[in-house]
Amino acid sequence: MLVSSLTQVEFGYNDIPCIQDANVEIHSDEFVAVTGPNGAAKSTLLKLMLGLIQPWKGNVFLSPSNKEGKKLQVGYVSQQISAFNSGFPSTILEFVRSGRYASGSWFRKLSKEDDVLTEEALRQVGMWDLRKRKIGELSGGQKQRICIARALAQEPDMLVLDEPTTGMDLDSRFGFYQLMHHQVKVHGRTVIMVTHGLAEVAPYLDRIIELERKEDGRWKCCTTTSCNGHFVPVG
Ligand SMILES: Nc1ncnc2c1ncn2[C@@H]1O[C@H](COP(=O)(O)OP(=O)(O)OP(=O)(O)O)[C@@H](O)[C@H]1O
Repeated sequence: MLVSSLTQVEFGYNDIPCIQDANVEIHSDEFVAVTGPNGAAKSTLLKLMLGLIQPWKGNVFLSPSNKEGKKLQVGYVSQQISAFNSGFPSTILEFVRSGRYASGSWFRKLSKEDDVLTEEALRQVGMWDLRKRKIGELSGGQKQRICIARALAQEPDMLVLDEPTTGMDLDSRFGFYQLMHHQVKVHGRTVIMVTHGLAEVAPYLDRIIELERKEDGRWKCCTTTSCNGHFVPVG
């Protein structure tokens, strides 16, 4: 099932284009990485896919429904963890539990089932034992993990992750790649993540979207497939 697509998309900031010829399709049950150098517009590509910014030209599609015909749930982890400064008032548990409001009415009372899903998400990222700690007291890698937990607690059909392993140690990163692979292959979710650590994550991926510089200095999308960790260009 097609979950998201960009067709002939062009976009830029302050009248300066930064992305051109973006033709991307994301299907359900795929683990896809977006890669490219700093400033290549990887974060911008994700924001376009999510409809957070509008393209100058071209079409953006985000499926309104999932495979079961229900409203598509999207969990997004942006790069903005710096917003959690030392004064951030919530505990880890409160923060991750609040993600449950996204999968239902924002005005409902959370139930036992919401508590179970919150605990499961926190255990999956290894943060359950620290659940009573204030977010502002956490390290960068720990903040990253609780943002992932909050997205997982939403039971998303699609997880959109912008450099989610920033600040994580090696073991945590590999644990995270396995967790995401499991989410795709066992739970039928779609995962798209921006990464600079392609060599590490490649064995877990279905596909890679690479942003490359064109001769005129702008950026274009170039999709490649991954096959047992070896990258095979397809276009
Ligand atoms: N809000 C903004 N206003 C103006 N220019 C922006 C804005 N956000 C991004 N840009 C510019 O757009 C280009 C793409 O930025 P983007 O953050 O998408 O790149 P990226 O590939 O995700 O980079 P990185 O690997 O460093 O995170 C860069 O040249 C950046 O300076």
